[in-house]
Amino acid sequence: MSLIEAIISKKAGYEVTAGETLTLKADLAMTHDGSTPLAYRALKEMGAEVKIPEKIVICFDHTVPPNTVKSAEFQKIALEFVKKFNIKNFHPGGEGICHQILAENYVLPNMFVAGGDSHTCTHGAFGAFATGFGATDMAYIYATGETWIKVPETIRVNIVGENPNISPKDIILRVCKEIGKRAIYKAIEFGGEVVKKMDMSGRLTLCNMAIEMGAKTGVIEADEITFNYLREERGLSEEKINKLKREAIKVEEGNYIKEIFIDITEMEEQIALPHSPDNVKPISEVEGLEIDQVFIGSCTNGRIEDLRIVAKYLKGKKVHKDVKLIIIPASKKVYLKALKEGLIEIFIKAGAMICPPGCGPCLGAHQGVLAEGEVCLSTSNRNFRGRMGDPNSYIYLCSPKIAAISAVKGYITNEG
Ligand SMILES: CC(C)[C@H](C(=O)O)[C@@H](O)C(=O)O
Ligand code: SF4
Repeated sequence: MSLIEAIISKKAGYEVTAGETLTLKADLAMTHDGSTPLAYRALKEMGAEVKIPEKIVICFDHTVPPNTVKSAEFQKIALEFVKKFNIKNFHPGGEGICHQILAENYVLPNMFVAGGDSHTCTHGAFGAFATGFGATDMAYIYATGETWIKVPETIRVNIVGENPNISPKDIILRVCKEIGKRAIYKAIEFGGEVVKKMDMSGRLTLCNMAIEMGAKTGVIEADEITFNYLREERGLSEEKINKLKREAIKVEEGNYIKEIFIDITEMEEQIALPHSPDNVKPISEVEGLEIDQVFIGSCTNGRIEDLRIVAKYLKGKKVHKDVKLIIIPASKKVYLKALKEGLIEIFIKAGAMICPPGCGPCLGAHQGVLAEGEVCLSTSNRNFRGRMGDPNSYIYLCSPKIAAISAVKGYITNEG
């Protein structure tokens, strides 16, 4: 049995196998400022009411504050939904990216997390089954509390070796290169000695990009690192932690359709070139490429751990005069920590622009869109053609360290 089969079996109350279809009750259901109005409209069309208000989480994050009349209207409609159905777990603009908010406040091991956003797979980092749905499916979940799913087959990815230069983002880019788009409807289970030692922030980065390989989700076994996070960051009581520990799933002999080993010992930092996250090369092959913009943030790499690394490389330095550097903390909590630790001051002194917690320029709506021919180095997860602006602009994906060093130099480099 794979980890995802075991998690779904526990939820279903009987032993499931990859390929079978069943109905599952959602423990959490999330939509944001983009998907809530669409789910609301579908709900109205179905003539249905919300059945599970206490399980719903609504976050405004994609365009905050609203940048067009249309996005303002969308948020007005979403707010109407929140009020009408008395949604208590509402996070208005400025509180952060939906996935960061879910990680900071709601997700627990063994949950089934349904989200109206493709990067809901991020929460597999907690040992949960978390996946994205379209707005109509989300409306059905809001109306009934459940949905159908097909149990995914599993690709196991083992990360081994040791290398202080390599971050979780380099690892996941390397995995994207290896798997390409061949994980459609599969679960990618991450393990091996490197993942065993990795903090929750890194694990969230890994699972976040499972969708870029077409996967239904990413997943990592809940362990002491997970429980420590829940204790220290989330303030869960010892009683609750002990209950979760008793219920924790350990898989000895996995049922995998494919197993991959990646040794990071000799690995270079990785960069995804335009226009696909699996078009990945070692940094030495793109070193020296001039850049116009650097974006540090997103649900992939906007956490405090990421910002601390960025500050290490920006401290006392100045952003290159031809480069626009945009830094966006993934949540209000991250922002406040960064302020307290003096990171924001370092960023501003270096010449960065700080935008309010949210998705920012990640999907090309605002706060740093690209002109024709411009090159952006980004810590986000997608570099599709035209995603951040003009169809003839170019997005390169990298780790927070490479983004910071390159912003100072004005070209892609790991030397700074
Ligand atoms: C706008 C939203 C529905 C979309 C998604 O589902 O992923 C966005 O978050 C993205 O990253 O492209
Ligand atoms: S930060 Fe980017 S990838 Fe993440 S949810 Fe927002 S738009 Fe999507």
